[in-house]
Amino acid sequence: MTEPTNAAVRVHDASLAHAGSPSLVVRGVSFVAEPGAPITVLGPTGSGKSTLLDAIALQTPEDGGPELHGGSISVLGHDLRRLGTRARTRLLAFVGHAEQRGSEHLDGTVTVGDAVAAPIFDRDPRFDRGEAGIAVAGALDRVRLSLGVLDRHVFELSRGQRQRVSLARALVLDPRVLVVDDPISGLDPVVAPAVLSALRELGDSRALVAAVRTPRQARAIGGTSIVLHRGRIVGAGPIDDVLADPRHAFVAALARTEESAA
Ligand SMILES: Nc1ncnc2c1ncn2[C@@H]1O[C@H](COP(=O)(O)OP(=O)(O)OP(=O)(O)O)[C@@H](O)[C@H]1O
Repeated sequence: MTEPTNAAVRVHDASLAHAGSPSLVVRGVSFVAEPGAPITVLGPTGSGKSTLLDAIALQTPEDGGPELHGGSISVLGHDLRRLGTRARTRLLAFVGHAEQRGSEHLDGTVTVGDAVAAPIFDRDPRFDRGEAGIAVAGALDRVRLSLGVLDRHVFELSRGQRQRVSLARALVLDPRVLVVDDPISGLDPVVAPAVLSALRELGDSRALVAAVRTPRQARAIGGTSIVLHRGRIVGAGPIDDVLADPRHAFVAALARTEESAA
């Protein structure tokens, strides 16, 4: 994989561990994500997908994120090792993060409109309400939620709708880097393909890194897949190339799952 130094997201030989834990959960991982060249991350449970995504989304050990133990990660040209608190706060405005089970972190007592707009007003409490409304409507449209939900309370929505609200919230600042963890968990089979195709579109204009559950989801988003096993890359490339030439037992198992589902 080519590694331009000014890539939107550049992960080079990165090793990560959780604060207070001696064991590395991501080991020597390298890839580049750019607008038009998304990365999907696959791997069994516990393989390090969320840990890797949390680091790219600028989470630090202070807010429960991982610690970089080796290699480097740079986001929009900023080396995370050298990122001070103020620079990190500024950079966060350009990085959207839809966390795994993000819907569970939403405040159920606020309206959908307020939940999605929160990142705008967190950044600038005096931001124009009308303009914020336009941004919120655009974000809801991208995740295929109707504007009819705007005034409903988050707790009134289905889990799948809440999942999309949390994705809309990650999109509302029109981030240049979008980090999405398990985007269609809890979504029904009618909505899930629409959200995946929305992600594919989003990945054309910004750097997208998405952890997904299946090769089918990776294919729907497109770009390059990396397969993690115990924190190491055991397959990398377009998903069908990876499955056609499995270099690891887990990749072979993934390929078999696909065949039996076909
Ligand atoms: N906050 C934490 N503190 C310590 N260890 C953690 C923490 N979060 C995750 N881990 C451990 O790190 C390893 C990787 O977890 P991670 O959540 O990154 O995997 P994952 O591939 O995203 O799994 P899943 O598919 O279940 O979401 C696991 O062994 C997990 O137990």
